[in-house]
Amino acid sequence: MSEIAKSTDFKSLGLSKWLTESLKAMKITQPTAIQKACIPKILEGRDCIGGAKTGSGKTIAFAGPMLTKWSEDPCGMFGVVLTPTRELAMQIAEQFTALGSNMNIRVSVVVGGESIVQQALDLQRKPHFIIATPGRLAHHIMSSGEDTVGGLMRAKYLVLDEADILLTSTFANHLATCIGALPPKDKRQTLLFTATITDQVRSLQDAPAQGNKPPLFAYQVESVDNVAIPSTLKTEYILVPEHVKEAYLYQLLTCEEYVNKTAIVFVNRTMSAEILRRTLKQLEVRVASLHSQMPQQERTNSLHRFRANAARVLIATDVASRGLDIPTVELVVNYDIPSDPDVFIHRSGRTARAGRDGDAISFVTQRDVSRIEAIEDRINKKMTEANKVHDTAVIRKALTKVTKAKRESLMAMQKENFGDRRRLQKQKQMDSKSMRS
Ligand SMILES: Nc1ncnc2c1ncn2[C@@H]1O[C@H](COP(=O)(O)OP(=O)(O)OP(=O)(O)O)[C@@H](O)[C@H]1O
Repeated sequence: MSEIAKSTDFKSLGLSKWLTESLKAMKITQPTAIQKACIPKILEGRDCIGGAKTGSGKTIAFAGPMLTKWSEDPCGMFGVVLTPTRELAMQIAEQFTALGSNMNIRVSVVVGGESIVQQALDLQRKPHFIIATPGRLAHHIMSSGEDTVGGLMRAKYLVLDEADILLTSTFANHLATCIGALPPKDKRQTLLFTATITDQVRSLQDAPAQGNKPPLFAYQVESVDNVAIPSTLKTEYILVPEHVKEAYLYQLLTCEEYVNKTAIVFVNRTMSAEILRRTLKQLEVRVASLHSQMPQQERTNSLHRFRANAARVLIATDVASRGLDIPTVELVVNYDIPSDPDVFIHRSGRTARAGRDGDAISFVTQRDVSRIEAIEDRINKKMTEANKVHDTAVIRKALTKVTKAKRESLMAMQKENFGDRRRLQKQKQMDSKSMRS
């Protein structure tokens, strides 16, 4: 990967031998810039704010030193990692488990949508690491009465992965509960990581920290090239009339360049994700979806199918925009443009990871122009127009079958009472109108 520092290896950064061997078995031998910047300082005992582009190896930047220190005295609770989404927590837990498997590591995943009883039992077994979403961990803390959950009071590390979003008001109460159950700041190390450092994260640099030293601030975006997305990520747009977006998407996913490629399509609403999934399925695209209205078991199965390439296309809301590491993804489609440019950075960062190439294509309707401008300002790069779907005759031909598939999907959803009936009815009426016009 481009950010790899050639002359340094993980051992010289201070990671223990067993861990460098585990990393080597995963073909990870040369640290990236963020790993090089953070690992020695975290090992020294410093707090750390780590900002680096998507896919640049931030997970190992915090997991490496934590696992090294843990292995010096591997008993009882050692560290807590908080993340905003369940799937990301599961992924990080898998990484800790894989890296520490030779050392009999015990990792508990504490996320919403899974059995509370099972998690409580798991926590009683005194894990070494807890990887959690704040809401569910707060639930366990609040319902545990006098007992400390999983030995949290002895934790030596707290990591906020995707720190910028964890520090927003959405998570404030739960985060406060989780932090309240941990040792005070001067008795633990606090590590914050994200690809999008916000002023709120930056301001923590000035907060008094352990030993009165400010946290190390390793921000690898500005220092490298001022562009907030990986250099291997190609960002393009397609101008799309609102009422034919589905037909454009179908054309794009089945065009010569992308027909065999793995893609994530991001939408802004759950309803759109469900409609698109059903429509593309009718059109025989191997598709799965991921959104917050799905039961957790379905969410897990969907992601599993996608990771295993049983589904080639994942239709997702922003539950999938942060942290997910699926190296085979070569295309991200922003089917709806997010209002927050940082969301664009995270979504698009699901491809072009670890030095690989990837394309992010945004569907731009008349209403999205100002959003695209804000994104271009934020990433400090202009998007180019994609010429993949341009033949109007082809689109018109696709439109007939796509509209039919969508209508059938909407009818099925109505029958199953999916979501809000009224909205579905309105959508159906709008579609018949656009068919007639
Ligand atoms: N030094 C390295 N050399 C090669 N590959 C690496 C290295 N470090 C990490 N990776 C791999 O790079 C990929 C991306 O790493 P990771 O998921 O930690 O990225 P990230 O910076 O946390 O991204 P995001 O901001 O999207 O969460 C992973 O598949 C990881 O195994």
